[in-house]
Amino acid sequence: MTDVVSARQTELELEQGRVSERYARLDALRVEKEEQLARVRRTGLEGSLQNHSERDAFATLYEDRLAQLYAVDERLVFGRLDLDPDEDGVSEQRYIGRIGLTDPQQERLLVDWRAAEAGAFYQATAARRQHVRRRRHLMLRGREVRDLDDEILDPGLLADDDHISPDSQGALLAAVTARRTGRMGDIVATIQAEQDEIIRAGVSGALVVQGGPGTGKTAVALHRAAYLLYTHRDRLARSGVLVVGPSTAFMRYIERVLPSLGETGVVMASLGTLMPGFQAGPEPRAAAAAVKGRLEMAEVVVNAVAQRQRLLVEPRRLNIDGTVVKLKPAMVRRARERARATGKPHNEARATFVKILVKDLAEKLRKKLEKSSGAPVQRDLLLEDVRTARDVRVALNLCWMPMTPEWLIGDLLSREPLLRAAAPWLSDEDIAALLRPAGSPWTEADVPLLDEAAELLGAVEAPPTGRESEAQHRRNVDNARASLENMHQSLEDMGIDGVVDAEQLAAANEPGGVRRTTADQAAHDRSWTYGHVVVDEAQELSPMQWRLLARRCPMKSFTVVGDIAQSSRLDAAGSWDAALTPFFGDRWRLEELTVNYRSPARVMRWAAQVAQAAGLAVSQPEAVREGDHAPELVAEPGGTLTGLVGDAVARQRDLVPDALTAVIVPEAEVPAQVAALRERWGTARVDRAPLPGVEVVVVSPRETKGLEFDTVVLAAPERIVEDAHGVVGDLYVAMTRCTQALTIVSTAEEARLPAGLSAVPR
Ligand SMILES: Nc1ncnc2c1ncn2[C@@H]1O[C@H](COP(=O)(O)OP(=O)(O)OP(=O)(O)O)[C@@H](O)[C@H]1O
Repeated sequence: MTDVVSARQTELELEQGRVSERYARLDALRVEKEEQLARVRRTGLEGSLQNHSERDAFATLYEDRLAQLYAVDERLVFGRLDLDPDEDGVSEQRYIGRIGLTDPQQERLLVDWRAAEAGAFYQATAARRQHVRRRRHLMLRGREVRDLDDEILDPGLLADDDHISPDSQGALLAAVTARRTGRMGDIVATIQAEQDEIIRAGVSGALVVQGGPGTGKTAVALHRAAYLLYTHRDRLARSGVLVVGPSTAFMRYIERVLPSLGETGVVMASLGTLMPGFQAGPEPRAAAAAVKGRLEMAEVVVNAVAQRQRLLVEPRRLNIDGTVVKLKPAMVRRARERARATGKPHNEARATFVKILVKDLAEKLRKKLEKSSGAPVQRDLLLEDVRTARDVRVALNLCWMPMTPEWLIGDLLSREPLLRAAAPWLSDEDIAALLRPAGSPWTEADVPLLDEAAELLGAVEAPPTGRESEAQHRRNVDNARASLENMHQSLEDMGIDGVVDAEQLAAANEPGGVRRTTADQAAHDRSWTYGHVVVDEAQELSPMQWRLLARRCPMKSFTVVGDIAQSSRLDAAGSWDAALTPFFGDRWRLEELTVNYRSPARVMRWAAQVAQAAGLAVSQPEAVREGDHAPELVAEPGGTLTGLVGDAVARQRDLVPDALTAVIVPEAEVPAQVAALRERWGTARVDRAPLPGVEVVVVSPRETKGLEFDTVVLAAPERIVEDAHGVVGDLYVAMTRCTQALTIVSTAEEARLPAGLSAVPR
């Protein structure tokens, strides 16, 4: 064995010992928490805690902690910093990992990657060492240390350790070339300095991160969410963090990243699920999406609600228990004015409207009855009769109908006269784009309209007023605090170190308190206001979607990541300024990511060439590697697309064994391609999503947004552009999804191919 090899082996063995020690501590903590959880459960059953909710609140705490301890198992430890000696000549070796760990004597074993003491692991450079002499990456498989990768920042160390190179990028290259699984992984071990700066940036205002494809925007946004939850735990644990992405497929792709970073309490929503209880799909009609996305739609919804607060044209005769009373237009007008003056949402203001008219009608009825009977009648005794009389209910509903958002918007979008009355300024073309048959499924573009309507309508059954429920909540918190104080001693005696606060306990006791965590409560409450919102693929958002999100976080604490050039919207904003200023004013700042970690440089040159030929202004990030496989174009006019795709997949699978391959085809082509590929490769290996065992995934260009694969076969690029009404964004996105190899196939004549595609860079 050479000296270099044996020195390395010794280092590996040393690290294995230290890593095992940290895993042992993790295991011990798990056992400890399991025992505490079991004790809490037993205690609750025996009845010594106040009630089941209290027990549940503690149990939730331990379950969350346990879930965290189990989630961080994979690559628990990934880094080591060797620091300059202190005054006593002692050089600290600081281990960096997914969570912080101390031994039973409170000696630090592992520093949480988000802690300030871990910052240098990501930020130190030879020029700005920050007291770091060596940065070591530990590469683990399971609990075994497989490799290590050193970067020496202090040249003095090089003389001692000649088995390492000063600027090793091994860990990063291993990460970016690793086979993809169809699920995004975390990058915690290899976050780069420009990414780290964004992750650790302050929480206030909106931070916008622009970056070309593969620059790590999604990764950075998710790590930032984890960082903010760690750093501002007090505030954000209570108010919650919302992560928004473009589609359900995308949310599935990223859903494991935060749990792997030890964060389970984040609400994840796609544009179609932003309103609790709705699962809306994509809007199939681009023109409809464009009109529904305009800010003026808020005004349309306001008008649609106002339309349902109707006046009478002429008096209406109402039969109340055999006596006819007249409801006059002036009475309705007065009641409407007073109800509107309450400033409450439609359904809640309706109570005022009804109360006034019932009283007025009862007064009229009283006079009539007195006149006919000659005896005095008490008005208050008539109120119930008036309220429940069928004629009265019909008349009042006609004037001021209680409505749900679904009913209002469904009706508005399917009845032309209503729509024209609510939006008299819209062109015939816009009206045609909006109209659709009654009962059509909801789309993502409808969600902001529904949300706007929910805001204006309020609950159909008026809930207690804000002040009442607030006061009740305060009383609950006080009670909870008192019971916690009583409990404190007995918990300590039991060796339970939990910190359930009074708010948590009160929430568990309140109606709907079955929702145990902040995230759980927030996910089910449309009017929840979050402490921070992360928006991914933000270039896809319409002004109405921005308006909805701004409502979800009035503090306007946002992380917004995206790439303006990747938008598929017909009405894309064109700049962050245009997209964001209406909602954030000047309270947003722009950062840029400049390095592409996903695709080979030669693939990126091709994609940029196509985008630029279509006049799209694209960021051109520098790719970390040139790539091993030249991209290829197979154009065979008159050939069959399924044949060309099948052959291309076969070639790629020879080239890159064990690859996860995407076949990206125009939407209409998907079923035929799935069928043909299944015939060739077997049903289990080909599917629409990267399910376990699937090696070839067939997707439309829109569905690939944000995702990535080892190799990509992209079919019929000319039709992809046509389908997007000439916008080249979807094709650009599709061309930038591979980590290894890209093949484009087409059966079109060369003249029909998108500009810039034929000259394939070598
Ligand atoms: N510092 C890093 N270390 C290792 N891998 C990284 C790093 N940064 C990004 N990556 C990887 O690069 C790939 C692209 O990252 P990500 O999906 O976050 O990029 P993106 O900018 O959101 O891309 P797009 O806009 O094209 O969807 C992912 O596989 C991610 O894990």
